[in-house]
Amino acid sequence: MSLIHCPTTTTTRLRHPPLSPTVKFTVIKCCSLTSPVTVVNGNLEMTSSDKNRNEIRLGLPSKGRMAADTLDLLKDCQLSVRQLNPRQYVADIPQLSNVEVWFQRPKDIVRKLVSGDLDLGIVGLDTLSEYGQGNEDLILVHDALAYGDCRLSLAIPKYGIFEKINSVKELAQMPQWTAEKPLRVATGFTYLGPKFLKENGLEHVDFSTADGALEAAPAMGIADAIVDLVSSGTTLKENNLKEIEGGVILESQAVLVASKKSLLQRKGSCQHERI
Ligand SMILES: Nc1ncnc2c1ncn2[C@@H]1O[C@H](COP(=O)(O)OP(=O)(O)OP(=O)(O)O)[C@@H](O)[C@H]1O
Ligand SMILES: O=P(O)(O)OC[C@H]1O[C@H](OP(=O)(O)OP(=O)(O)O)[C@H](O)[C@@H]1O
Repeated sequence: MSLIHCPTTTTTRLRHPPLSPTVKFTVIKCCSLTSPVTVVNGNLEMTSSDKNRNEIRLGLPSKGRMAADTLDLLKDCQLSVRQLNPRQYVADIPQLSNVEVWFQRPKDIVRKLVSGDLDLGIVGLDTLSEYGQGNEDLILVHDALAYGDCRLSLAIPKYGIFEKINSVKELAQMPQWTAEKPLRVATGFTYLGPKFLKENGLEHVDFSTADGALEAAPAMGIADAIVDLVSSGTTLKENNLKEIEGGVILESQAVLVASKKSLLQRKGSCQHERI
């Protein structure tokens, strides 16, 4: 997928070892740039609100599960991210003079891609889907960076009235859920969760949200079901919960995403090829 082409470019062709051998990842540096990004004690030679800047801004996870693996991926691509100190949120990549790196929380990377304050970002597909909410300006440049694997799933208790419920269809057909007594679902995914349940015929649903440890909600009597990320399945198992047929909302891994609009304004380009 080609986003923008600079007529005279220098190309660094890279291959990330864990990816399929048929995937190539090409970053093009545009030669028309007049000056590289200068980072002096964290102060850039531009204001953050300058949407006319030439530099390409890449958002990387500042902490959490994705942070270390993202730096490892770039390192495997011979792209070293140079950060003056860990509490400084701006960095550069010496091999890509027109790119500046900004460390942000994954959800803020998506928000800033939407607002045009970042041009490219690496986040989980789950985060992109939740906070991007189908925004057509956000395009997947690479949809499988081969780490951060997990799935967003609906899970219900193994016990009680759910003991014999093994599919979303069966859950939707339970006579218990009425306008007065809806199915109570705890989730941090307040866009994808309701969308999925509505699309699957669950009309009477009441959502609550929390920042973590959602698996406790059914046992605490706060919720009947949860919508949360699952990878090994251990947390569900340890809390007597189960996934059910048709309940996987999204399969996720790390992706490289771009704002089409803001990249088109830049004098650089990023190209991804699949052959
Ligand atoms: N078992 C897992 N649980 C949660 N996230 C996982 C798991 N495996 C991979 N991931 C990926 O890691 C991301 C979570 O990263 P992180 O922990 O930084 O996010 P977060 O806790 O949602 O962020 P924040 O703290 O900003 O709310 C998910 O969005 C997902 O893409
Ligand atoms: O399937 P598993 O391998 O058990 O992983 C899934 C768990 O990991 C995440 O929680 P995290 O560890 O980020 O803690 P949190 O619940 O406080 O967000 C996620 O929200 C699940 O609770």
